[in-house]
Amino acid sequence: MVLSESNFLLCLISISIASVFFFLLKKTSRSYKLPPGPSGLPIVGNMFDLGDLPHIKMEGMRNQYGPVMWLKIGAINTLVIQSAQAATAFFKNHDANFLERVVVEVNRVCNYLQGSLALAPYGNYWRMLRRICSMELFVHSRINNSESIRRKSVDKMIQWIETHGKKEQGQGIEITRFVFLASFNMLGNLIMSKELAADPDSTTASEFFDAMMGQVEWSGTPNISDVFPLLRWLDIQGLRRKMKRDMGKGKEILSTFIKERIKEQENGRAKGTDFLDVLLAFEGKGKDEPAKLSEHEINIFILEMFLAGTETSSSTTEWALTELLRNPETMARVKAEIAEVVGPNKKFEESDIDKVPYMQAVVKETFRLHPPLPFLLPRKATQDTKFMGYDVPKGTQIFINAWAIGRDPECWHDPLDFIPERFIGSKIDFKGLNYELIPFGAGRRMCVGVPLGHRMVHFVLGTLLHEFNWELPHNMSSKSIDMTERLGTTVRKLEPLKVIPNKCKLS
Ligand code: HEM
Repeated sequence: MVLSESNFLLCLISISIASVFFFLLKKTSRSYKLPPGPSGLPIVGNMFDLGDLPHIKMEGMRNQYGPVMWLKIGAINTLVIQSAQAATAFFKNHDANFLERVVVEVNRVCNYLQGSLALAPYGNYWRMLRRICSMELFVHSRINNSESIRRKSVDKMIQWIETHGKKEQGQGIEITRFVFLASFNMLGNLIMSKELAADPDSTTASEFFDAMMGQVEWSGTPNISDVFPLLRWLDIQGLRRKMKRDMGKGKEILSTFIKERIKEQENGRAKGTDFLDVLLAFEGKGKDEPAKLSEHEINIFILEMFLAGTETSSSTTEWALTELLRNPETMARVKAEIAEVVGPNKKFEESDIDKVPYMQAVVKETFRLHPPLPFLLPRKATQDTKFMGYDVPKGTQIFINAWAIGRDPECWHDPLDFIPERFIGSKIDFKGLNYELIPFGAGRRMCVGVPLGHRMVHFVLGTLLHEFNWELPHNMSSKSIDMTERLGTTVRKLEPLKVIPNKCKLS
C-alpha cells in the first residue's frame, strides 16, 4: 500500500499525538504514589475481581494489600478504606477534601440532582437542605410528637403478620415484606399524613408504592454506564429509561398530593403538622437560598426520604431477627429484658427504648455485622490529596468499607460472632465518633436521618420481639439459616428470612 503525501502527514500527526498522550499518561501515573492494589486488566481494570458482593471480595484483599487499597473499576479510580484506623484518618483529617458524592447514571434523570440532599455538591444549597432536615424535620421534639403515627403503622404491621401467619401455617412468612410496608407507611404519614403502602382502597397509593419499588431496584442494579461513562448514551441495560419511567410516575403522583395540600391550606388547613407543611412553609434567607422551595424540589426531597429511609431500616430489622434466631440464648435474653421493662398487658412503646440496653446492644451488633450500606454513600475527592502517605488524585471515588471495618479482627474479638454483650458497658456508639462502627457514616455528610432511623429500627424490633415468639419453619434449624448476602440498594439476605409468628399473650 502506497501512502499519499496527505495520508503520510496524517499518520505522522497521529503518531506524534499518541506519543505525547502516552508520555503524559506515563508521567502522570509515575508522579502519583498510589496505594497498593491488585493489578487490573486493560480497559476493565479490576471489574471482574469484585464479583456480585464487592464488599466481601475487597475485605478478602485486605490481608494482601492492607487497609488502604487502590482499584480501577472500569474507567473509575477507586480508593478503598478498610480499617478503623484508616477511617479515623479519613474522617478526622481529610473529610473536607471528600465532601462530594459520586453521581450514578440513574440519578441524572428527571432533574433529580435539583432537590437531592444526598447527592448535592457540598455548598450553600446542600447546607440549606441539611439545615431543614436537622433543624426542622429530624429534631427530637418533632420525632417525639409524631410517635402516634408510628404506633398506628406498627399496629397495622402486627395485624398483617397475625393474619398472614395464620394463612401460611408452618411455612413461615417473609417478615421483611411487612417491616418494609410498615416503614413505608411511617414515612408516608410523617411526610404527608398519608397511608401509602398496601392500602387496598387507593390505586394511587399502590401506584406510588410500585413506582418507589422500581426506583429502589434500578438504583441498586450495577450499571455498565457508571463504569464506562463513554457508553452512557447507549443505556445498554435500559436502566436510565426504567428509572425515568418510575421516578416520573412517583413525581407525578407526588405533584398531585402537593397541589392538593396547597389547596387545603388555602381553604384554611392548619399548617405545620407534617414534613410537607414544613417544606411548603420554608422561606430561604441565607446566601444562594431560593425564597421558596419549588414544587420540583419538594418532590425530589420527598422521594429521597422514602428511598433513604425504607430499605435501610427494614433490612436492619431482618438481619437483627435472623441473628437472634441463630442465637437462641441471645433471643431469650433480649425477650426477657423487654418483658420485664414493658410489664404485663402493655405494648412496647418508643419511650421503652432507653430502658432496654441489651436490645440496643443487639441493634449495634446487627449494624456492626450488617451495615445496610456497606460502602456508605461513596464520596469523591474534590482535589488532589495526600492520604496516609499516598496520593489520591482529584475525582477518585472513595469506598469506605464499613462492612469490612465491622469485621476487623484488630478492633473486635471474635469478629464473626454475634455477641451483643461486647457493647454492654462500652461507650462505642454509631453516632459517627467511633470509627469502628459507622453504619450511618461519619463526618459532615453523615446520615441526617439518624434520629428517625434509630427510632424506627428500635421501635419495630422491640414490638416484634414483644408481641411474638418467633420460630423457624419446620425444615430449618438455627444452624441451617442461609446467611448469603445480596447487594442491591442495601445488603439484604439473598433468601429472605421466613419465620413463623406465634402471638404472645401479653399477660
Ligand atoms: C437504619 C437506617 C439508616 C441507615 C443505616 C442509614 C445510613 C446512611 C449512610 C451510611 C449515609 C451516608 C453517610 C456518609 O456519607 O458518611 C446516609 C446518608 C443519608 N441518609 Fe441515611 N440511613 C438510615 C436512615 C435514614 C432515614 C430514616 C433518612 C430520612 C428519612 C435518611 C436520610 C439520609 C440522607 C438525606 C442522607 C444524605 C446526607 C448528606 O449527603 O448530607 N437516612 N445514610
